[in-house]
Amino acid sequence: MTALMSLTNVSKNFGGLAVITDVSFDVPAGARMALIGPNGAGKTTIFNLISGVYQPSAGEIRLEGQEISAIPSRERIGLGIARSFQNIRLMPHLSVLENVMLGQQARAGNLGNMLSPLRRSRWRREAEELLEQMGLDTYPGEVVATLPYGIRKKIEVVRALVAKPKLLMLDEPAAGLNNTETANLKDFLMQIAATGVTLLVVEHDMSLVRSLCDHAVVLNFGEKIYDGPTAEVQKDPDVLEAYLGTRHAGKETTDVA
Ligand SMILES: Nc1ncnc2c1ncn2[C@@H]1O[C@H](COP(=O)(O)OP(=O)(O)OP(=O)(O)O)[C@@H](O)[C@H]1O
Repeated sequence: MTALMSLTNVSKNFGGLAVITDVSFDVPAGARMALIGPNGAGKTTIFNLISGVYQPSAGEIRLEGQEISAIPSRERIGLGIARSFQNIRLMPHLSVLENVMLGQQARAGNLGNMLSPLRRSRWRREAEELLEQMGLDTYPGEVVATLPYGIRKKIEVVRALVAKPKLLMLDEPAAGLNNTETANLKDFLMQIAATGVTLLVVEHDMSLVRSLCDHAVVLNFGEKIYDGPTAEVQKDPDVLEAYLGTRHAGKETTDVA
């Protein structure tokens, strides 16, 4: 597979603090990739570097071979990079449809476009179609605050999806969900991946990581310590040490993340 996204020798410092150190990895087109690691390992910082919230202190970030480090965050959405956040940032008092349409407005980023009735009716139709396609067609008019948490998490994903991304980055999509909701979310994300969208997922729920993702990159203290199949990650001595603090090679069932 060719790399959709690649990070090459990326570092990020905040003042004198090195948060990401010389990290390189590829996200192949069509992959379902997990980015995991203990708390504070630098996962969200990597997301912020890819989405353009931060500039790298060193190294290159490429999308389909194009260096994007200098491209502003808003323009990266247009290039095909979208993300949903760890904490739901839906507008609770608005309807499902209105929330999804806010995603379209954010993407357009131009007041003239937002106010055009023709544009709004096209957005409305596209948002309705997407909600229907993703199995959320029973909810478009409902106010988000009244919906179950599992549904709200899906709406957050759909709102990112409306930008028609090539790469969809999800930050802890299963946080706060019970087992049934998590299994449901996994099917939902598999459905999205089946349409050709590449997934990069930060997630602490290892059963979701194992069932959803084919590949994992593991960070520890801002450095990459594993880059390989998800099926092997929990057997890796460096990964076990990062999570448990001591060498645990051989204890293959230990849960990480
Ligand atoms: N803007 C910032 N200024 C200074 N330090 C920062 C900044 N952003 C993140 N950090 C530090 O960088 C380190 C990595 O943080 P980051 O949020 O990327 O980790 P994480 O792996 O996403 O953690 P978690 O799993 O707890 O969400 C932490 O020590 C954090 O305090």
